[in-house]
Amino acid sequence: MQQLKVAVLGGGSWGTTVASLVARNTEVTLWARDADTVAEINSSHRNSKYLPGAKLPDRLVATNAIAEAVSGADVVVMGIPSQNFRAVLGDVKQHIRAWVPVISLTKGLELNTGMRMTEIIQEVLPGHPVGVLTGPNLAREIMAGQAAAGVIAMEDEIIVRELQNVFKSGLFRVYTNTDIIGCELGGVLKNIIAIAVGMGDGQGAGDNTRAALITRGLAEITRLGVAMGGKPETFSGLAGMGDMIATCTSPQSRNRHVGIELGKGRDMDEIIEEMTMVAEGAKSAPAVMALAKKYGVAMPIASDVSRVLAGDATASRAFRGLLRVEAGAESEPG
Ligand SMILES: NC(=O)C1=CN([C@@H]2O[C@H](COP(=O)(O)OP(=O)(O)OC[C@H]3O[C@@H](n4cnc5c(N)ncnc54)[C@H](OP(=O)(O)O)[C@@H]3O)[C@@H](O)[C@H]2O)C=CC1
Ligand SMILES: O=C(CO)COP(=O)(O)O
Repeated sequence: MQQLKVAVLGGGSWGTTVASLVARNTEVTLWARDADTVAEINSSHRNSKYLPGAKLPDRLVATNAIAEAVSGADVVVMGIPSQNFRAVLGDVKQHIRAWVPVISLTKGLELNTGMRMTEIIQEVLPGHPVGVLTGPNLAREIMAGQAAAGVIAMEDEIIVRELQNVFKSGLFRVYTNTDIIGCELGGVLKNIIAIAVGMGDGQGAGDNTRAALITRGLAEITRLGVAMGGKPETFSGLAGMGDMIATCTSPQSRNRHVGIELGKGRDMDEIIEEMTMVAEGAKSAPAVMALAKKYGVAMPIASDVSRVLAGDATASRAFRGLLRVEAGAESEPG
């Protein structure tokens, strides 16, 4: 592979993990805003705040200076949470070279605009090829060396194949896809269903309940995703069904964790206060409901999760409400 220089922005669990994967293939610089994180990565090859116990590759270099990471980069990878994404992209704009592809790792929507991260990239950096890397990819498992598969989605079939080589490794299988909208929305929307599943698990629901929520949840996120321009088959793939399974069943998922704590009757502010990491579904839920309304798509599970997150319903009431709704044909919402 041609030696590309890659900049990964965001020193959290996923930015650090993806930078570690890229370091196996080519030169990579990780930009983190936190000076202690940068110092620890460069001196001890660890990021103990976000990936405790994990050893990072020796050749992974971190910096506090965004210019140092971005100005010579052939590819920029954004691992910044959705509500801070645009601001960081504004700084990227000062330093990025023309036509450099920008890949989003982020699984959220901008709250006040409802925009996907690749739409924000196109707005802030017009002309740069955009893409997403997504799929069932829990950071800690990948750092522990367990096998996983993801998808890189870009419109251009030649660039996407080149970038597939940047991320893939023996234990991280990367497939290509040209459906950016479907792949990106799969990652965003499954987070809300994972909160719903967590709410059930926190109340002691059984495996049948979890399976029903995952299946009906997949149906509703597919309806919205297709209405917004995604391909139905994308939602049966790694970015849809695959990520739903990982996030809705793993004890590592932050979104499912939020749901479990809500299911136990705890207060949302208290739950978020205790967490050091982001739970994108909790942030993006109002934007998702606004899109469901705009596209006229019924999303009963997401709607109930949204009401609980907003403090307008308790998890136990929402759960009972879901079960009370009259069931129609399996192909219909509800
Ligand atoms: N973790 C995972 O397994 C996966 C996560 N994702 C997605 O990746 C995205 C990032 O998540 P993840 O890494 O897990 O999040 P974490 O909560 O682990 O880390 C968030 C990181 O973002 C940094 N950050 C926040 N705001 C800014 C800002 N304004 N400028 C610079 N840095 C900022 C934080 O820096 P600081 O420490 O200084 O606060 C921190 O390094 C999310 O959208 C998530 O859904 C996707 C696949 C897997
Ligand atoms: O997206 C993820 C796994 O694919 C991570 O999920 P959480 O953000 O819920 O931890």
